[in-house]
Amino acid sequence: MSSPPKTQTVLSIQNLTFGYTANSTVLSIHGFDVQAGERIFLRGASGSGKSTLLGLISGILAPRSGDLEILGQAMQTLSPAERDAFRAAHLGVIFQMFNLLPYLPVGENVMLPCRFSSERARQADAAGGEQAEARRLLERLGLDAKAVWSQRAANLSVGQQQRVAAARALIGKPGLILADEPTSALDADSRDAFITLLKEECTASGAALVFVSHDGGLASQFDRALDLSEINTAGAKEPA
Ligand SMILES: Nc1ncnc2c1ncn2[C@@H]1O[C@H](COP(=O)(O)OP(=O)(O)OP(=O)(O)O)[C@@H](O)[C@H]1O
Repeated sequence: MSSPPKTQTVLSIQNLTFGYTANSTVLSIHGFDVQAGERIFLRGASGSGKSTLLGLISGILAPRSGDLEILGQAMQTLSPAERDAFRAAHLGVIFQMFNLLPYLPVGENVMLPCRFSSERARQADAAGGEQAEARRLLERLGLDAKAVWSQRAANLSVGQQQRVAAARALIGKPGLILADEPTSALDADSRDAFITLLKEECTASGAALVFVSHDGGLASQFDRALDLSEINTAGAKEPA
């Protein structure tokens, strides 16, 4: 589980369908691949299924049919516990909500993936140690690591929490970073700086990045940009 098969394709989706109810389909994706190190911008109208797709990739949701492979590992062949372990080892997620453990100090939040995955812990150790790497990432993402380290996550502003979530996603060099509207609480200048830093850290660690936003103006900052409607042939909305 800790060392995935060697492959350049980080994410591969084939003939995937998903619906929240038996007689509706939110996503129907014939094919979608992400290569190692690629930085992808995925846009789409509100309600088009972007968060649903990230939920499927991260294993929070299960496809109705089709294949979803991460780093060559077919997700549908794993038990729920194996899927959790795989996700902890190989995915970093920056989601809009339910991101940080609010009562845990910032430093503990950032190092959390190393508690759940020996692979992430090993990678962080190799980068100088969990604490040093957590502090470095916090500083890189524009926070005063010393000032925020022991604060409860809930005491930070939403914009600061998004930076902490990014540091947590990046620690231990997971192969794929999923970001769902991670800059929604930032002003335009901070947003562009955050995206630049996130991309630089992904490049440094070799991670692929799938960055989801409804703000198409950000597209030019990425290697590849696509609208969900280009790969999703299902109707955008659930029937009422
Ligand atoms: N838990 C759920 N149960 C039933 N339907 C849901 C659920 N979550 C989302 N949906 C529906 O699935 C469709 C896709 O929603 P989703 O949240 O993936 O869109 P989105 O593109 O991420 O939207 P936004 O940009 O507003 O966050 C919508 O029609 C939504 O109403």
